[in-house]
Amino acid sequence: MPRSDCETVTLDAPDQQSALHAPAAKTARDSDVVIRVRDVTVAFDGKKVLDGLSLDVRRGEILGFVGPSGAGKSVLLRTILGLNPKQSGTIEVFGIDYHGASDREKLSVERRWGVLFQHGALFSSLTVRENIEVPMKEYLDLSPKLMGELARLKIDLVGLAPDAADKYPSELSGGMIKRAALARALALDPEIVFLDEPTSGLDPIGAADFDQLIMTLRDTLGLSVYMVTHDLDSLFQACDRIAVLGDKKVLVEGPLSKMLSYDHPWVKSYFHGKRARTVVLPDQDPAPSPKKTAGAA
Ligand SMILES: Nc1ncnc2c1ncn2[C@@H]1O[C@H](COP(=O)(O)OP(=O)(O)OP(=O)(O)O)[C@@H](O)[C@H]1O
Repeated sequence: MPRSDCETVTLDAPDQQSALHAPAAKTARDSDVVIRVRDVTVAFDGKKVLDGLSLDVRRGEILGFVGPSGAGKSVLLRTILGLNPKQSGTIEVFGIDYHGASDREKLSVERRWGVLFQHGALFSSLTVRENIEVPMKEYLDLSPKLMGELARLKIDLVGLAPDAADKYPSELSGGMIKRAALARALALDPEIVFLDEPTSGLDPIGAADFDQLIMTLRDTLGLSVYMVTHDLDSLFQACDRIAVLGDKKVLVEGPLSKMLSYDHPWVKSYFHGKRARTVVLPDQDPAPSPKKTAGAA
């Protein structure tokens, strides 16, 4: 059940409110843009899923990417990662046209990003530590001892207990699997992480904890985060900006305040619907209810 369906959330920390409801940020400078997607069209068997889509992901921000089911959110993510071909348009990652890049350039880009796929996608026959070491073995030339030490640091960074290192995915809870998968995504100290529905399947507290972890990583590591999500609480609490996919392109992108005033049927029903109304907005009278702070246990 989505968190918004089962609890009321108050956003009453001043810093949260100002981050979420600040006027649209100034146009990003080139050096602030980590991912630049321009006029991208992707089709399968002649049927367009994305048509002339443009989007920026800025350094140090958590961008929430939303849209109706089947709209093409995963297709865009996979296309940015070079896992889907595109028919036209350009995608620059760290200023490099990844699709047109040489193998060497691709390798240099891949070392600077981390990916958490929807269901964690851990190797079931490997322990958590061994899973985290997979990208290290692929991209770095380190001794087994150093890789083990780095893996344990990542395990600590994502809030898993040290004994998780030697556990297999089948021995972990859903929340632990997400954290282990995040630890693997962080294995190479990336500048950006791509998260595909990171809180899906988590209980409300586990999901709030995960959001808090992502915010902490943004603040402490300066990480940029591209998060595909259906989770309204993540959008309201964790995201600096939101982009909405619809009609095969980005309909609107900006802070939450922009989403709330945007006149499009899906955007209106999503951000003003019954589920959204259970997330109390600062300009509404909060109903007397238990307060929730992200990360509270
Ligand atoms: N490799 C593929 N070949 C053919 N069609 C595909 C392929 N990948 C995706 N599609 C189609 O593209 C469309 C968008 O799918 P996508 O998974 O990106 O949606 P989504 O917005 O992520 O949906 P959800 O929120 O339900 O996960 C769907 O109609 C899907 O069937």
